Amino acid sequence: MNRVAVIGGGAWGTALAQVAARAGRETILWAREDDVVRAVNADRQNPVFLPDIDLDPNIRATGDLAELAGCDLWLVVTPAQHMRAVLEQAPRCEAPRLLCSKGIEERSGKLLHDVAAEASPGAPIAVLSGPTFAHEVARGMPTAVTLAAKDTDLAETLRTALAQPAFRMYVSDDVAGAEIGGAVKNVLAIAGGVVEGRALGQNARAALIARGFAEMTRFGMAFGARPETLAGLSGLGDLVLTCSSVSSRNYSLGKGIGEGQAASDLMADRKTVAEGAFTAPVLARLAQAHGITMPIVDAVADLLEGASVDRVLEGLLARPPRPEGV
Ligand SMILES: NC(=O)c1ccc[n+]([C@@H]2O[C@H](COP(=O)([O-])OP(=O)(O)OC[C@H]3O[C@@H](n4cnc5c(N)ncnc54)[C@H](O)[C@@H]3O)[C@@H](O)[C@H]2O)c1
Ligand SMILES: O=P(O)(O)OC[C@H](O)CO
Repeated sequence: MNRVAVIGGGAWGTALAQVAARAGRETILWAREDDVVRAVNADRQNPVFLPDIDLDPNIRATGDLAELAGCDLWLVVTPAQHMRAVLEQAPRCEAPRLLCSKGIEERSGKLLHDVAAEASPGAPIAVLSGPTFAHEVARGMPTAVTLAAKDTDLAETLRTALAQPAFRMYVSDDVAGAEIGGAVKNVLAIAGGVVEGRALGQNARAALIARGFAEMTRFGMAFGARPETLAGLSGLGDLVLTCSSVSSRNYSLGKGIGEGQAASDLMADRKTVAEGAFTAPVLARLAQAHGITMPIVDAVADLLEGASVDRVLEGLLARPPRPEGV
């Protein structure tokens, strides 16, 4: 695991390149934007996606996917909706793919480990997820994540290659659980932002986190996740983080909606990705198809389509009472 490729020069790909470089790995960061490649190599900075952070000299950027062919490990950090296309353009090789993106592919309804398996035949797949604001990880602030692979030896090998005291990695074999937590929390974080933007109060925020977690658990259990994974770093941990801070792009999108701005205006011309906006419609569709009740997710999907905040809120508050258990 000496040569590590990071695919995606956004905030999270750049922060993970820092992690790999600090772990002593020769690190190649593939970025789509020429100005990112230039700035990383010339100035040791990524002013476009992760400003004001000095990057490790062991990171070299490239815009050429062919250069990743000789790497021992690929960290895949593209937005979820572009993962398939980027992996299909990348050279064929059997280096393990550690998927670090969060989402569900909109057109297929597939989790990302299924997308990656189809796009990179023969390559072992693992997933990294958890409460991780990129700017904190890049600065070396203490962070803990879930690293999941069906092959537990692979998970241990990847942990050994990347872990460090301030980047703790807890291994698991629950790949679907780690992915579902990260994908669903992005949608719920939008709802968290709406609570803030509409000044609905701290009680409402706590209710949203608890009832949102019930939705995550219902969906996760139906799709093969284990409850302890959902209650861990990649599920509840990340839900709490992103429902509490404007550092979350999903939360800030929701905050804008709660303040009365149109979702379509907020989404237009965005350079950074708010994955929950792409996951919400497909998650709502999957839940409906499987008879899983997810009223908060449905509400977020409606808001993104332009429904009024007051009407959506009224609908949620008028739901008939039910027993608390999930
Ligand atoms: N930023 C974080 O703190 C953080 C933490 C954990 C996980 N993630 C996840 O990592 C993934 C990447 O997010 P990010 O924060 O690094 O991105 P970002 O918002 O910082 O940057 C946007 C990224 O999208 C890429 N992009 C835009 N159009 C594209 C296209 N057509 N094809 C391929 N790539 C395209 C850009 O090159 C850039 O890398 C997301 O799934 C996100 O949920 C982010
Ligand atoms: O900024 P967000 O909302 O994409 O959240 C970033 C990470 O997923 C937090 O774990």
